[in-house]
Amino acid sequence: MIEFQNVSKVYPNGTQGLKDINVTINKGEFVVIVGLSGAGKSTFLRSINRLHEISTGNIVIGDQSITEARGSELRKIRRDIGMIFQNFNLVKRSTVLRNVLSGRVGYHSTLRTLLGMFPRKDMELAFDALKRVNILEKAYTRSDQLSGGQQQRVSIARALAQEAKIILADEPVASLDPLTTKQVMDDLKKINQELGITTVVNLHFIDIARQYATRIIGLQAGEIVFDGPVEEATDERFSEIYGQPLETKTDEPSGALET
Ligand SMILES: Nc1ncnc2c1ncn2[C@@H]1O[C@H](COP(=O)(O)OP(=O)(O)OP(=O)(O)O)[C@@H](O)[C@H]1O
Repeated sequence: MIEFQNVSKVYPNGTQGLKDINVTINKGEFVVIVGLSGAGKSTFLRSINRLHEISTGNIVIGDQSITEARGSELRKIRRDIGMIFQNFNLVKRSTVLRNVLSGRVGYHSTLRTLLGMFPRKDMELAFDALKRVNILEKAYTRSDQLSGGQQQRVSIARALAQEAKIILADEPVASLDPLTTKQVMDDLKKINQELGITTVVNLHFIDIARQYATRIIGLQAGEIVFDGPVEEATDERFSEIYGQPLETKTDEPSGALET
C-alpha cells in the first residue's frame, strides 16, 4: 500500500509540483498516472521513493512513513521499491547480468558488491528475472549492444532481482516504438499479475493506459482531477477535464509505427 496524506511539493523556484494530494494505492494494483506535460506525473512518482522530497504531508509505504524514515530504515523501505526510467539507467559498458545483479546491492556491504561477490541466491534471482522477461540468452552481452526494448527489459529484470514489492515506472515506453512498447508493457503487466507487484506507471498515452491499467489517475497542475477504473477514463471525460483529448500513441507520425 502507498498512501499520500496531504502531500504538497513546491520547487525552490516557487512552482507547485503537487497540491494537497490524498490518495491510496493498494497492494497489487496496476495504476497508470496520466496528464498533460507538466501536470506533475514525475513529481508524484518520484515522491514515492523520495527521489524528490515533498514539502509538506506524509507518504506511507506499507505501515511505515518513508517521509520520516532515515538511515538504514530508509534504505530498507527503498529496497522494496524498484524504479524504471525512460532512459533505462543501465551501466552501458557492463553485461546484462551485472546490471541485473546491481538490483541486489541494497542487500550487501559495499565491499562485497565492489568485488562482485554475489552469493548463489543472487545469481539464481538474476537468472530467474532474465528468464521472466525473455532475455536470458543475453546475460553475458554488453548492455549497450541491446535494442532499447531489450534494455528496458533488463531494467525490469533488475527490479525483479531486487525483489521489489513496488515498481515505479516513469515514462518507461516514451522512447520505444509501438511493437517494443507492447512487449515492455506486457512484461510489466505479467509481473504485476504473476507476482502481485504493485505497479505505478507514468504514461503520456491514454490508449496504452487504458490497455494495461486497473485504475487511472489523472493529474493537472499538481492536483488529482480523475481517479477511476478504465471504463470511466473515456475520451469524452478527459476532453471535459483537460479541454482536449489526451494524446494516443497512434497520434505519432506514421514513421514511428513502422517496425
Ligand atoms: N526541478 C524543478 N524545478 C522547478 N520546477 C520543476 C522542477 N521539476 C519540475 N518542475 C515543474 O513542476 C511541474 C510538474 O513537473 P513534472 O515533471 O512532475 O510534470 P510531468 O507531468 O511529469 O511532465 P512531463 O510529462 O512533461 O514529464 C511543472 O510545472 C514543472 O515545470
